[in-house]
Amino acid sequence: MANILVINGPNLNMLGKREPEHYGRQTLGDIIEELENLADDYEVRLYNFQSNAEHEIVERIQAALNEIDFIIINPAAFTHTSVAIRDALATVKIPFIEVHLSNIHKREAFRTHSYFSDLAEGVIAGLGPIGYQLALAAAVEKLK
Ligand SMILES: O=C(O)[C@]1(O)C[C@H](CCCOc2ccccc2)[C@@H](O)[C@H](O)C1
Repeated sequence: MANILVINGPNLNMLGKREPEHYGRQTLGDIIEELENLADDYEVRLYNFQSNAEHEIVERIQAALNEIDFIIINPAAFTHTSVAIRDALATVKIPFIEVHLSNIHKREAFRTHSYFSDLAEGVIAGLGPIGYQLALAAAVEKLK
């Protein structure tokens, strides 16, 4: 059975509480619950990790080596800053899809650059929570 890890970066634990205009009204728990139900349907194991700390995300990615088959990651603000998380993903060589709730290319200029997109299997941005579900469907397809 395939193991898929979902990683969410800083402040995404605040989803549903602030900035609904950018990120909608679903909480991160709501999003993960929907993914877990989908994972059961796809017969894959889903692991969920959220942290506001860069080093914790780096260490979770390192720990995924030899355990995880695919990563779905919303790096949040680290999208635009973190060479450390980029390097961790490049080192473990686990395929991943980058997800953003908002369309980062329709927002402030600093959000248009990602340290991850060129390494990703694909990028989904601007579709809200369904972006995670689409990423899970794509991951399952790629693992067949
Ligand atoms: O659109 C996305 O998913 C982002 O990754 C979200 C990040 C922000 C996550 C913070 O989310 C919050 C949610 C509710 C309240 C405050 C922040 C942002 O820095 C990226 O540019 C795009």
